[in-house]
Amino acid sequence: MNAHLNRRYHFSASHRLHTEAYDAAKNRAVFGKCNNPHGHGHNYTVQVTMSGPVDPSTGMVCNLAELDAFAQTNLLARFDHMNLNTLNCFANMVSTTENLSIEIYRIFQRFPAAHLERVHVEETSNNSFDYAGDATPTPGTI
Ligand SMILES: Nc1nc2c(c(=O)[nH]1)N=C([C@H](O)[C@H](O)COP(=O)(O)OP(=O)(O)OP(=O)(O)O)CN2
Ligand SMILES: [Zn+2]
Repeated sequence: MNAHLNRRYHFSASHRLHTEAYDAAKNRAVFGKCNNPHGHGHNYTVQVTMSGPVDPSTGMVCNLAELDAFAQTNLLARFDHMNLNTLNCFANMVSTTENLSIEIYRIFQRFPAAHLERVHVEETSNNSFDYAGDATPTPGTI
């Protein structure tokens, strides 16, 4: 019997929307106030949805304590109170929440005890983003 499990995590981080592919004027035109060189911050909320068979012994898809430990090491220790633009994963990628969602998806895909269905990331009370993987991944890109 398969079930879905949702778990929420919170972290704070700063960023600046900017790309080397554009000159200063185009960066300002495209990213507006979010291109301010001083950056700005958000309190992000991440919800991961995991699935799998309900273990008949534990009654669980996976143990939340194991998922939390994984999230602590692989998500929170990496992103909390960081400037996203300084992280390797954003070296060549604009630190939008679309790209952040994809990066977080890649992280939780490696959780061994359950299958990742999707990630949902809230950036502000008005903006939220979902990523559930590509329907037909190109071989060799993951
Ligand atoms: N497609 C995207 N557009 C924008 C993103 C994004 O990740 N993907 N991110 C931003 C910003 O980082 C920005 O800080 C959010 O700005 P804004 O939408 O103006 O913020 P809110 O209106 O929700 O909240 P305020 O704090 O009241 O401005 C921009 N665009
Ligand atoms: Zn922002």
